[in-house]
Amino acid sequence: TRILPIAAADEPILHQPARAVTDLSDPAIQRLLDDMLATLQAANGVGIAAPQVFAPLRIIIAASRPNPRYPDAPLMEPVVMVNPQILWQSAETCTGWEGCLSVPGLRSPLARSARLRVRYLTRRGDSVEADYEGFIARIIQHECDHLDGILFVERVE
Ligand SMILES: O=C(NO)N[C@@H](Cc1ccccc1)C(=O)O
Ligand SMILES: [Zn+2]
Repeated sequence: TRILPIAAADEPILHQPARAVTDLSDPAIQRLLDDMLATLQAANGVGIAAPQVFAPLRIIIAASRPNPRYPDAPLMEPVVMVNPQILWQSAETCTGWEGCLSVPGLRSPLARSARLRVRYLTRRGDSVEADYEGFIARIIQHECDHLDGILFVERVE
């Protein structure tokens, strides 16, 4: 397992859409998942998207936990989502602080849907549909934006 370099905001890869994963059994993909998790934890992050580690693939990890960067983040088991699709998101929004490992030192309040339903593949290839709300729903929206080449700073009014 390696801690990978994290792309800064000016890197082109962060401004282009990522491609769907077609072969989850590829050992390189499984290794990438492990490396993304190690990289996320080393950075005290609560989420990460594959383009941030220069992999143009539709993979995100949401891993909210209280840490120095987000002391009141809820604790959750890290969830790897391959080819995530937001099936539904509430019109109701809530505003909260966001940061990005690719935009160090900048935080901004941002409105996001309060609740969402997402379909994704687990790292073992099982299809799952799950509902999320609050800070974890925020993380998932932030990470899914990365898969479409969108940074949170582009959404700040
Ligand atoms: O850069 C990333 N993810 O892409 N990591 C962010 C994730 C995040 C998302 C939304 C709100 C707060 C934090 C982080 O600071 O750990
Ligand atoms: Zn980010």
